[in-house]
Amino acid sequence: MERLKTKIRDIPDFPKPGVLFKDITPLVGDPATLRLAVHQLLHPFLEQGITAVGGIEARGFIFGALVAWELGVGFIPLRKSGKLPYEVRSISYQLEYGSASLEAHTDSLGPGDNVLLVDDLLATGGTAKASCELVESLGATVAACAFVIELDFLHGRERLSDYTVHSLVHY
Ligand SMILES: O=P(O)(O)OC[C@H]1O[C@H](OP(=O)(O)OP(=O)(O)O)[C@H](O)[C@@H]1O
Ligand SMILES: Nc1ncnc2[nH]cnc12
Repeated sequence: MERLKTKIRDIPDFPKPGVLFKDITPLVGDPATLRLAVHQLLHPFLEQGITAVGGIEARGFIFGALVAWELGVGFIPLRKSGKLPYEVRSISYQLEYGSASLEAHTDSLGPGDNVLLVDDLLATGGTAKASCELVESLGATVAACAFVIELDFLHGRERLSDYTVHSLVHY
């Protein structure tokens, strides 16, 4: 996975002083590296009966939609509050740098759905944990959470101890 790391750029003090931001735009801008990342994200789940991919706004949409396409299943957007037009289920959570809420359409998932959650990065795990709870609140099952990047020093994996976590590169 060293090839992926060569396309992830460090931006110090973004969006706030003290945060070392992992910028994935070089990775998604390079076709071979993007393809590698998408295939590595979905590989463990090819035979897992995934029925839908949940992508977390905004960077999770990039990878999630491509993973859904490759798995041949639908893509379910988990969006920041106020963005989805139909009836929503909401959940609030803490970020490494602030707080936010996520929403999903109430008719987007249900019992019988086995969901692969996809995001670019696992930091504190607040976003992913909230996403798991949001999916479960709609009656669906979380098959696993898949990330391109995991920031090991923030211990997000511990907050996701009830779930399978798959990450491609670690810092
Ligand atoms: O593990 P956590 O501490 O919860 O942080 C991880 C989340 O933070 C980033 O998104 P951000 O909220 O910055 O939104 P964006 O993708 O719209 O930039 C990242 O894409 C994850 O979704
Ligand atoms: N350090 C970081 N880089 C990029 N996205 C993030 N989301 C939360 N922490 C982040």
